[in-house]
Amino acid sequence: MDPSKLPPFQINGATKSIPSVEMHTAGEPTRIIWMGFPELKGTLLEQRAQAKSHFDHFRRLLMLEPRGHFDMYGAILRPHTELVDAGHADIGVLFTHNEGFSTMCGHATIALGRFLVDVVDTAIFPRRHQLRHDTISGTTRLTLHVPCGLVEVSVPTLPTGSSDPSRPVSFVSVPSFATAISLRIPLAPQYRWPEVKGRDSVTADFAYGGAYYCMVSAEELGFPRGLAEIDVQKMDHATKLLKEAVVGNAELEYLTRDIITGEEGFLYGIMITDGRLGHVHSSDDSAGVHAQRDASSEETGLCFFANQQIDRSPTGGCVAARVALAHAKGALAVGEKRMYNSLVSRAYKGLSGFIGSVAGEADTNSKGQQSVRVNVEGCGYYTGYHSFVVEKDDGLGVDGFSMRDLAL
Ligand SMILES: O=C(O)[C@H]1NCC[C@@H]1O
Repeated sequence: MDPSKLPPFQINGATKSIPSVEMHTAGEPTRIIWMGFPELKGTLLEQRAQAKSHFDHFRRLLMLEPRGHFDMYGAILRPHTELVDAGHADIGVLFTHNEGFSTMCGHATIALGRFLVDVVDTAIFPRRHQLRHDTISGTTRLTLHVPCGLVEVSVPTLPTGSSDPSRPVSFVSVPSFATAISLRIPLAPQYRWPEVKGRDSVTADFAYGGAYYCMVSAEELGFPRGLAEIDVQKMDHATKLLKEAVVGNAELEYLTRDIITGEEGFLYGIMITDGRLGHVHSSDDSAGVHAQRDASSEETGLCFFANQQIDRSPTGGCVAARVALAHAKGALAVGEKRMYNSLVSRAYKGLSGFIGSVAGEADTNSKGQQSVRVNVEGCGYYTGYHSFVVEKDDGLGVDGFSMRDLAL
């Protein structure tokens, strides 16, 4: 079935039909959109700015209820960007979530890698036939233009030309770097959550992997049992306040001004870490065990990003940030692999976390920070395809809502 066709029932006055392919990477969804989004022009960052300023209702339509949910994630393909047209990338993409348009997304890059190898329609992917296939390693390489730069993706491919779901996709990140190690974040009284028990500061690390992240241990947040015992609401509250404390502190502006877009207050996510937890698996695990054998250490994390969305995956962009951070601390040598689990990848046998390693040193960036490129690998799977419609008489119109925002 062609998902761009309307379904076999009558929709009176349906004004839109937007096809999507749905995938998940370690449980985190990617809704891939290639048509039906309003026309966007110019460079990729200009397209992102237009999407934000003029077409945010389309994002809400595709991400929020009733067609999506609070924790939905999307990728909007952009066949023409300045770097695609100059031959430096195969295709562009905008990433989107419950709050806006992000600059980097690892889990969606992994899912997209497979989709872009499998898609045969050149109207969707005009440069599909130019992808580089290596028969010896059985992989296809492609370059994605994402808002934070160029990301090299390597997709395991079967002799038939389709992507191979039994092997992980990998990507090499944009230059990634630690921005602050063991930094004391002052907590004014309005930013203190109950578990911090009146303390006036917490200590956290900060790093960039295509977007800025804060890494803080569960214990430091006031949860002594770490991520072995999760209270999502309390951790949500704690990370929300911590983010506000960072973004609201003018002295910490250097941690949140985006290096590419110049946006201020852009702390994309807070990663709660727990180095004591590994992967729960049994001897018949497939992907999980293969990946784990390769890694010499592992960590579990719970990431709140955008508008307190919870990442089901280990957060690929944050893996790049965490690897850069570990390398800067002298805790991860070049090429040494570390397994990063999410709560989902840790809990479900057969699912693999993401493996991160330093692929090589990158040039010092414009802020003088020593950067590395990080190799991140993980597995993405198809869950279906869909065609969204909006009826002319639907009072919600081209929009979506978040129950959580209405109720707060
Ligand atoms: O894998 C990642 O990088 C992401 N997943 C959702 C939040 C981040 O964009």
